[in-house]
Amino acid sequence: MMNYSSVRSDPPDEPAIRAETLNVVRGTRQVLRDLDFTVPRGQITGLLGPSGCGKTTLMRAIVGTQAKVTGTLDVLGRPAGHPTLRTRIGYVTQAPSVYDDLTISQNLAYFAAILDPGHTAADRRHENVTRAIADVDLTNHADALAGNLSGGQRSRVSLAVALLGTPELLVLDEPTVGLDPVLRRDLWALFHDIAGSRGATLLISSHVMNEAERCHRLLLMREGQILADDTPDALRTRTDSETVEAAFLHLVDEAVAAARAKETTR
Ligand SMILES: Nc1ncnc2c1ncn2[C@@H]1O[C@H](COP(=O)(O)OP(=O)(O)OP(=O)(O)O)[C@@H](O)[C@H]1O
Repeated sequence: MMNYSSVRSDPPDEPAIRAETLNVVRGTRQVLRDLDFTVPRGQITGLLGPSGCGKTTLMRAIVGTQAKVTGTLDVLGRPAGHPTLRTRIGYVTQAPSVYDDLTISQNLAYFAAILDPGHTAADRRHENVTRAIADVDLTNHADALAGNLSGGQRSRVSLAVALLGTPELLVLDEPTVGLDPVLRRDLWALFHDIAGSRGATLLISSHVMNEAERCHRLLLMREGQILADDTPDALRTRTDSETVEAAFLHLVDEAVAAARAKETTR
């Protein structure tokens, strides 16, 4: 049973996300184990770790779509999954969620109508759709069928859908996977613009360690646990490493050695 802290107001100095003793079971497996961390507002936090370590599961818990979550998980001052969070969070899953038989504009218009229904909102919807398409640099393709787009373009349409409601928190699951270096660079520039100019909080997962260098803060995960919660600079300094990847490997070795030492003293 989720231990919801009581619904409260949402002071700006509160972290965007606060987890205490967070546990998640999927099937019969404990996938996340006793996580304690916070995600600050207005910054980009990278969620990094090897495939299968639990990044998607944690994101699903944060956006409120994951079952069997216990402990405390507050998001924008509300318990994760609270109905008032629906329009305040944008979530982009690994599989682009677009309709192939609709154009980019039609896809966006469809999702805008769900978010902001009614005839009186038509002008506002049109404005939001135009802005979101421009944000992801697809204005010149607005009338192209989604089924005819490249993988990178489809990912950007998904991102545009998440940007429709100008969310305070964007949760992006491996948004740059499979993209070429130029597109990846452009998307990271967009993420920094969203955080910098709108004050939005971004939680972005990746298993590509060099993307860590582009984040303000990092949550490094391994086997369902948080190995480190720090800035890239502090992580490199603390582990005397040149890159975040080297820092991560250092922390993994430390964790393995600590686990072995615990075993031998039993
Ligand atoms: N429906 C499920 N039932 C049982 N176990 C699951 C289920 N979905 C995922 N898992 C397990 O939970 C663990 C974490 O999966 P998750 O998808 O969160 O990892 P991830 O870090 O996002 O991986 P990737 O980078 O490959 O997407 C994995 O070991 C996976 O096998």
